[in-house]
Amino acid sequence: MIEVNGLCKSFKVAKRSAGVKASIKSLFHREYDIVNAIKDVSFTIDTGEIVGYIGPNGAGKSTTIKIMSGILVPDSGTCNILGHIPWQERVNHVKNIGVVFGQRSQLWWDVPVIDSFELLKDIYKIPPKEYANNLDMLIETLQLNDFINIPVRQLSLGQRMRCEIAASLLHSPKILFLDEPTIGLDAISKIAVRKFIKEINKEKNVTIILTTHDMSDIEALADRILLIGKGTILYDGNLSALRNKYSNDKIITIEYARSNKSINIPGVTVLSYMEERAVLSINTKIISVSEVISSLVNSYEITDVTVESQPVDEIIVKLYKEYAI
Ligand SMILES: Nc1ncnc2c1ncn2[C@@H]1O[C@H](COP(=O)(O)OP(=O)(O)OP(=O)(O)O)[C@@H](O)[C@H]1O
Repeated sequence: MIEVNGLCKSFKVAKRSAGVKASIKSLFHREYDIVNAIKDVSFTIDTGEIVGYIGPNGAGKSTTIKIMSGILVPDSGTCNILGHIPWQERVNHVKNIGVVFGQRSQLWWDVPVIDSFELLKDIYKIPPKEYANNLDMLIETLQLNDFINIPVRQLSLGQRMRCEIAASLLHSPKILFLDEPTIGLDAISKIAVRKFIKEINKEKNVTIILTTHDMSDIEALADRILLIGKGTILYDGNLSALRNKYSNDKIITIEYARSNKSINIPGVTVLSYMEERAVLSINTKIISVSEVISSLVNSYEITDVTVESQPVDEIIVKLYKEYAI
């Protein structure tokens, strides 16, 4: 469905020095730096996949998404999306894609949301029946009813994001590019947006490319991760493989009747210890969680146990460290 091969894109950026003298000099003699935003980026994505495109700030994520959505032209390399070259066949290409840039709006700021939707209907030439069906479904699932007649500038961030997502799906695209779709949203809105993304992927088989710094988005949604760093693809695989690679640790919290016995088990690090509660980190390469619990049961009157994996953020930090990005 998506084939990206050897994409490169660089930007020419004017050098600026501080001070009046330097500013005047630059009027007559401009110097430039070349920023290689992406270098030889290649990957393929199949129909129905949800791919998390991650990497630190300035890694080249937005540049790739902009090329794939036809906004930017690469210096070299190829990109074929459903048979179209995005920057050469923009009209046909945009019919197949929906794009949400969390930090920018595709809606008209001063008009009611529904009027923006009507404009998009005309721009994309959406058949009336398809538009009506999609609109009904989106209003219902994204709960837009309370604010669909309000101008976009009066909406809260969460309300606006729900409208942005609806706007990107009115023309039934087969691919959805989401760039930071949950940025700034409260916990309830984040969960609602994630649930909706999962639903359209499952029910309509929409392929989703998700760019985010929020690793819980990745954990909740992405089957596959593409990691980009300094413009190059560094990892292509799934999150559970990363977990196995970087995290042998499990965190357990035990609650017990008052005790002052110390915990001394090989492979177990005590992260915190109180009279009735201890938090332990277990290296599962040395000892299993069940072995630790059975050993503790012998010396403690345990009332509760919770077991957690290492937070996904910490795994990603280890991944970034390994690739020095
Ligand atoms: N229009 C532009 N002009 C000059 N340089 C640019 C332009 N767009 C991007 N860059 C540079 O290209 C590099 C990659 O930027 P890009 O926006 O693709 O990164 P990103 O991974 O999306 O980062 P972030 O997570 O911060 O949004 C950065 O060094 C950035 O400064």
